[in-house]
Amino acid sequence: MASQVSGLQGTPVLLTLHYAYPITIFVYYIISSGVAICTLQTKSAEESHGRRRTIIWLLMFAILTYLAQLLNLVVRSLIRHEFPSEQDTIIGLLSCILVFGVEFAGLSESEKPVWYPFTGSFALALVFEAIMQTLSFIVRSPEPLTVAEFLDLSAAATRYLAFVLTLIAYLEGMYRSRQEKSSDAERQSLLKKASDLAATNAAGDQADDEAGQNNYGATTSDDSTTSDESTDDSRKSTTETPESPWERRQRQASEKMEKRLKEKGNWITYAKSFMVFFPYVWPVKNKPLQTRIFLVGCCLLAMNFVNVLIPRQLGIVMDSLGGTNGRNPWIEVLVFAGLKLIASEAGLSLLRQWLWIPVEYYSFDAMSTAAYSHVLNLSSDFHDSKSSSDIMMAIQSGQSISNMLDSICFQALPMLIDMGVAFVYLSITFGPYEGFITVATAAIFMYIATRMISRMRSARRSEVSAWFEEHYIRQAGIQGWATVTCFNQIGHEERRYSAAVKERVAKSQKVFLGYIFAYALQFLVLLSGLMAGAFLAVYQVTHGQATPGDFIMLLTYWAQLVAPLTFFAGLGKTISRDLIHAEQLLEIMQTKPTVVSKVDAPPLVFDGGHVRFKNVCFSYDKKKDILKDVSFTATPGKTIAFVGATGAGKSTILKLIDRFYDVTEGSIEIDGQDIRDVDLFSLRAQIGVVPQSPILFDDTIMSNVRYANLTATDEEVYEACKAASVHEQILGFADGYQTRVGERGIKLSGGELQRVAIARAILKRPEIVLLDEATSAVDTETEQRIQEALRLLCEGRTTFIVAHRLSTIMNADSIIVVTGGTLVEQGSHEELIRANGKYAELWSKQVFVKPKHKDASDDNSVTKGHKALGLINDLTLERTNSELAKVKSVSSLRDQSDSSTGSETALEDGSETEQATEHKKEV
Ligand SMILES: Nc1ncnc2c1ncn2[C@@H]1O[C@H](COP(=O)(O)OP(=O)(O)OP(=O)(O)O)[C@@H](O)[C@H]1O
Repeated sequence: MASQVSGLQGTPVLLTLHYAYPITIFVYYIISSGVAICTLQTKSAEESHGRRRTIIWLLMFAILTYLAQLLNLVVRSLIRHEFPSEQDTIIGLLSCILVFGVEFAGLSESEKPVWYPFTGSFALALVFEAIMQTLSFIVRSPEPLTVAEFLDLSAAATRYLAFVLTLIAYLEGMYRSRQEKSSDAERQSLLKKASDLAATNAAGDQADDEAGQNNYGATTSDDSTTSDESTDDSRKSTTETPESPWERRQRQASEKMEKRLKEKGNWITYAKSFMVFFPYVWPVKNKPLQTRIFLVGCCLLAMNFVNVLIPRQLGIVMDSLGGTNGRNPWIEVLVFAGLKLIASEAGLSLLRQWLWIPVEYYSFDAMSTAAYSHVLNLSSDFHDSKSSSDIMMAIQSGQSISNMLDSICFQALPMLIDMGVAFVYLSITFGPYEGFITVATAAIFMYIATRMISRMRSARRSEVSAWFEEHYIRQAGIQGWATVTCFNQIGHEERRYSAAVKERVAKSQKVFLGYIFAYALQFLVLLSGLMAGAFLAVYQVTHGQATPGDFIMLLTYWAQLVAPLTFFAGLGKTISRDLIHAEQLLEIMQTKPTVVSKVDAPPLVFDGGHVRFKNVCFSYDKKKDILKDVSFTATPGKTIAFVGATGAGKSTILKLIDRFYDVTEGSIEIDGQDIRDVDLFSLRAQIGVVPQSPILFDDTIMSNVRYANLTATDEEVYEACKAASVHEQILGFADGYQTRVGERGIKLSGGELQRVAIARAILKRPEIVLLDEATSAVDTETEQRIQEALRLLCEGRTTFIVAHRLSTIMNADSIIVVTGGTLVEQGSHEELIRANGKYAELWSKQVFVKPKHKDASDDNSVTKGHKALGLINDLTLERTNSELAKVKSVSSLRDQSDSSTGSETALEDGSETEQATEHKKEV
């Protein structure tokens, strides 16, 4: 941009070039940076360029040459005592300073920038400068150069040189780093010996570990998606302060987002994955709602229009009052009032919200219902692996998707239009200078505001951590009040809490002060812009180029621009926070249930309840086998009891019958139908489950029992409860069947809870019963009642019991002994005792150690044994004696065979024999 002082301003091509030059550079820079961000190149830029600093200095020098040209122009105008007439030149120079200033800031802030937005701009600058120089020489008069022209030309030439050097420095730096890389590679392959390699690997592993432990900053920062430098900031501070649970959650969510972003490769594909939510935010099949959305769009455009009209009308009112435009002030004020009304909360805003509310609620309704339903339909593996609070938080985060759309559609887009219109309108009314001042002020304001937000991040984070710390200390003190009081630590807790509050207050103050200063600085920038604009307007009004009304219009317009600017400054942060929240829901919505009915699967045709396990293998995590080649058959109406040590896989077998999980290998058949081939709901409709620790809803007993069959009458519920021997007890409660049971049934005793659960199962009238018998100790009478209830429930139904009571085990038609996921024995009690295998071993241990009538307090050692095996000896003394008699005969048989086979087995069973002998004596 040279020779502008040589009187060539009238050349239309040059005039256009003066404007086109900075605009082209700016558009190129914005688009190429956008592409770099969208395709994640900003994240993968791994090396810093060796000549970055040199390039920054050269760029600064280039900016100074624009400034020098500008000064040259101003000084020349001052000498001539006239207002500079080369408007296009001045605007061009100022715009170049602004555009390259933005690039300068970008380059200075990023250690590892993506280079092509910068180098491309420099190359474009060289092309523009060359064309403009050539053109200006062609059209200039052949007179000798004046001093001003000479200075101007020198500045332009020096800048040209600076841009050339910038590109050379860039290329040289690239070449050098390539050279270094290749020589590094050569050196490494030559120098590294096996021992060095081992050492390096170990060090690398350690470094990786450390990085893994401290990788918070790399992924957590809210703005990490847009600024490399900011991630460094957060990394630094993470090493200083321990992570709070809140931070951990945020970090994990953010890590997930980063991971998926990397997988997707760019922001566009990443954003596309959010299309799953489209049917919930856009009323696909609802025409009236779609019409409303269209009308909301019209309202927004109308609002943009009114936003221009209001300042303009105020200007007209002012001019009509001053008599400069010959209009009737009364009418103009009325028009102004009308426009204000339209723009107010009682006008377009009201209409827009009235139109929008049903759409918003549609979205809220559709999103929450879909998320909840999706979660309920997911399989056991998902629910087992997630904490319920995480799932609930994720469902709630559906709101952030609506928020994000709200921010973009109803705030960002209209504000962008407002700002564009402001720029054009002010440029037309007051000339390009005013337009430039508006744009420059907006750019500087945005830059400062985003920098401030990013700088405040670590202060805000430690404030939130302090909030949580305070909360935890308070909660621990109140929840553990009894412990605090017992240990006489009230003073200690008071001091701890007071210190936490002080810490939090100090941090809050720091953040608050930070905000106050940040706002002050932002408004100073705005004020400077306003002042510059106002001075220019005053100049034009005093020179008759504009009216006082125009001046008022300018002031009003400026006031209107403050809100959009502040909003835009925080937009990136808001959107990235909403994205992180939405990501949690997205992850859930993308999870597919692993156990589902096949398409058009027929319902289960029940025919007696013949259940068959065929070579079933199962693993929860595909790593550890839980069941190995399990095969057995259950005859209709019979009871199968599973016994075995804890963790053997008994409950897992029950879960497979109910299809909470699918077998990994083999199959399970009910009446000849593979349970994977029948409709899942028809399968579960035939199965009644009484879990070991039944969970009731925080509702009345009536509702809890009726949950098994929502259409059951009160009478049917009473019958079920009578069958479960709990009816009388329920009637004894203050509110009878309307008694609320508390969260998870906390207000009921263990025995009551279990019988209510049995009643619930009875009401379902299942064909197959799955029972995880409780091991919890209940009094003898309750236990008998439970047994009776269970007997009624299981009568005539194929029943599978994870048995813990000896009486249940012995009464079962068939007993299966499970050890380490395999079936080791199967048969009736008598058969298994006679077989004298694992079952006889397990059983005899129990029957010897704790006959039912015995006082539990006198044999603690025995109770330990119980827990390991999960069995309870609930036999009566007479039954114990008679069973012992059988065992005695088996033992004597075994003794005989032992003595004949040698001493090995005797040694193995030594402890058991000792124990048995002791108890035999006792009995
Ligand atoms: N949801 C799960 N995910 C992963 N592993 C599991 C899961 N549930 C159980 N396991 C593992 O499977 C194995 C068998 O568990 P299972 O509950 O079937 O044992 P069990 O014989 O019923 O024991 P207990 O009598 O103590 O209830 C155990 O090692 C357990 O840790």
